[in-house]
Amino acid sequence: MIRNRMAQKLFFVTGNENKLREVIQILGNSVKLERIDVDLPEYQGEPDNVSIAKCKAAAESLKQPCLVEDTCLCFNALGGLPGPYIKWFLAQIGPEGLHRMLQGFDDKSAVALCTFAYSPGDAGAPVTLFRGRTRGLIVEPRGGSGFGWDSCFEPEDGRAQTYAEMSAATKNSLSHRARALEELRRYFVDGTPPPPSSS
Ligand SMILES: O=P(O)(O)OP(=O)(O)OP(=O)(O)OC[C@H]1O[C@@H](n2cnc3c(O)ncnc32)[C@H](O)[C@@H]1O
Ligand SMILES: [Mg+2]
Repeated sequence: MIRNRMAQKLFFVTGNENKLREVIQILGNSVKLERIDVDLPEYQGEPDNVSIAKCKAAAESLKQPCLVEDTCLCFNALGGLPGPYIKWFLAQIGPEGLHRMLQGFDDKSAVALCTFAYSPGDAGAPVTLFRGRTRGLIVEPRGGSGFGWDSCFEPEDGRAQTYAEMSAATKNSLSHRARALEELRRYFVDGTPPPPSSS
């Protein structure tokens, strides 16, 4: 078992302040990250491959141990789409439009998927993935907190509240991001490797 991987400095590469805030809230002092805003491409494909490509691009640019995160919102009625393309759907049609996309479908269920990807810094080295999933429903937007598509996602174990109706502490107790970060914390603090694919 490898311990104390955190002796090294780890860069978290993201342009998203809201993600960063939640990561800091969730990890506290258990894993020390330094944020760096490098404009990385938005890749296409399966979520794992998107995260691996994003992480290799970050490692190529920084040549230092680094972490990236990619978030997908996968509608079951649409075979997992918008998935990794949620950023563009959200930008064009907003949470209200995301809800309307499912108007013609009985199945309103969705999965919020967060994937952190870690590289030791050499672009040729294997990338380690930490995944977290939260199942829920796409609903008419409700609530004023949070960011992104929080107002139209009601997690199934969230007491019928959308992410945007919850306190930050409640969202962070059950979110896709918190679950992925639990895998990450186990790896960096306890030395436990992540499962090949946690569902
Ligand atoms: O620089 P990076 O880390 O890539 O930041 P980004 O904002 O481009 O993020 P993604 O590529 O992962 O795209 C995910 C989209 O989903 C949004 N999002 C991410 N996490 C979310 C969360 O917990 N709740 C609601 N929306 C979220 C985010 O604002 C983006 O529009
Ligand atoms: Mg992005």
